[in-house]
Amino acid sequence: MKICCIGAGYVGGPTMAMIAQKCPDIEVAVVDLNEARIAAWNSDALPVYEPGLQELVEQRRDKNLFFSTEVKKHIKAADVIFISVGTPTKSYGIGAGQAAELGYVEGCARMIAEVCEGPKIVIEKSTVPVRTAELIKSVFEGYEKGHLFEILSNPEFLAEGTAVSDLENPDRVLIGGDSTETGQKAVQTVVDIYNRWVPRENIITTNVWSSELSKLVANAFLAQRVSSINAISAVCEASGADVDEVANAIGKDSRIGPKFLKSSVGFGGSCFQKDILNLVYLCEHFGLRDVAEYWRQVIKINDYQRKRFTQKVIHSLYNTLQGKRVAVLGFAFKKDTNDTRESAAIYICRDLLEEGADIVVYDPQVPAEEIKALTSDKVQIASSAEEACDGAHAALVLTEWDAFKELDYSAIYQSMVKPAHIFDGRNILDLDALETIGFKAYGIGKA
Ligand SMILES: NC(=O)c1ccc[n+]([C@@H]2O[C@H](COP(=O)([O-])OP(=O)(O)OC[C@H]3O[C@@H](n4cnc5c(N)ncnc54)[C@H](O)[C@@H]3O)[C@@H](O)[C@H]2O)c1
Ligand SMILES: O=c1ccn([C@@H]2O[C@H](COP(=O)(O)OP(=O)(O)O[C@H]3O[C@H](CO)[C@@H](O)[C@H](O)[C@H]3O)[C@@H](O)[C@H]2O)c(=O)[nH]1
Repeated sequence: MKICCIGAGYVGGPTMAMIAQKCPDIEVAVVDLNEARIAAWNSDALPVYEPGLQELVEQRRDKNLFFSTEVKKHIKAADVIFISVGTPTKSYGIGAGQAAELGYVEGCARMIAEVCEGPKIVIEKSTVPVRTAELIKSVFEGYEKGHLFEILSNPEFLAEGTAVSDLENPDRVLIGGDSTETGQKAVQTVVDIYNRWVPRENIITTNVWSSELSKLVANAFLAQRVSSINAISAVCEASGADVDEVANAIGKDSRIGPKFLKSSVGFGGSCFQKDILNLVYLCEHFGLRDVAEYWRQVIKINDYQRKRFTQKVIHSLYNTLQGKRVAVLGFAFKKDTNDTRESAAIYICRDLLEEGADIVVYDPQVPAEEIKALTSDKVQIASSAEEACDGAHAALVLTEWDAFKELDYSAIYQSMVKPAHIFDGRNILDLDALETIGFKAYGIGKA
């Protein structure tokens, strides 16, 4: 069997590397139009940073895992084609700011229809609005090749920073297909691939629409939990309760559960906001305005949480940041990734720059040019947390990198302007210990 995955991004690369690892008899080609990205996948400096990914790729690369820009050649040769291209929020025209941009998915469908001559299984790996399979089918029918293709939905649930372990040990794999005989045969083919390492009871099969919708709903529920605990963090600050104590107390209830209750500067990443906006747009399209409004609130609270954090920094620094050095520790949207898409740090830095702050950023994985491109050329980049904090009025922890827990905060305090302020936007530091050193220390949801 030959697999081709179109899109060598955060999903396509790691997902296909895992399939290649678990199925050494299957030839897996990951193709992309972006030459630099493919060159990076073929080098020692992969375009995606994930713990364990370099080793995984090196084990299978050029054996049964290939990264290539020869998109058409590999599509033509494959039995199974995954579409794993971006589906960002549309920025123009009808649905701007909400609907998913499906141009890349349509582009893939057209390319598949153009080059394929025999039957193929085409799989939506990208996160798409419900009923996108219909769009793909319609493109195929336009080429009079509709009969050649079975279209399945197999959304990806990996989280960045833990992609390799999520792929190795997924909570579930979801495969949606038509109830026709050929549809069910295609579903079985894909079940058999995952079943090499995922127990059959963890592989769920549904119809295509349920599978497409479940992906959006999973992200909406996860983001909703973060917004819920972040909303409560404001109540904690006003009332003297501690958000980590509240999260622990409610999380012990097995009906609520302990995960995804970490209060923060707000969720980031390429998926949560985009997928909720997509759900909101779908609801409005179906005339379900109240439902749309319900989910929109999850994003509103996230915006509120970021603004609340920035305002706390400004107020604590005597309402002026003009000429004050502010150290930003962490720029990625979460730890253990180099991804900055929709990172809360982008918005916080931009707001602090508006206030006239001199910002110095340190992140262990994000390239300097990227930080500057997302904020301003005026932003300085430090090569260590200590260097960023040297001479600063305030330090802001915006990503929960483990290394930030181990810093020598006494030495850092000595190097900062007094009174030295520290704002822990991830609740990873011991605020009492920092206060003992002499810092004015603030957390999220802490009185
Ligand atoms: N990032 C995640 O953690 C994650 C997790 C689950 C699902 N998803 C979903 O998976 C999809 C991909 O996300 P990503 O983060 O990997 O995106 P990405 O932007 O990192 O990668 C997409 C790649 O597709 C390539 N591409 C676009 N059109 C192409 C074409 N016609 N031919 C060949 N290559 C083409 C682009 O050059 C790009 O390299 C999205 O729908 C996203 O919502 C992402
Ligand atoms: O208790 C929590 C958990 C997460 N976050 C933040 O929420 C964002 C998203 O985190 P996470 O979900 O761990 O990472 P993603 O890579 O965005 O993964 C989400 O989005 C992917 C893309 O759709 C899905 O595949 C995953 O299942 C889903 O978890 C990050 O900014 C986190 O810092 C919190 O603030 N508090």
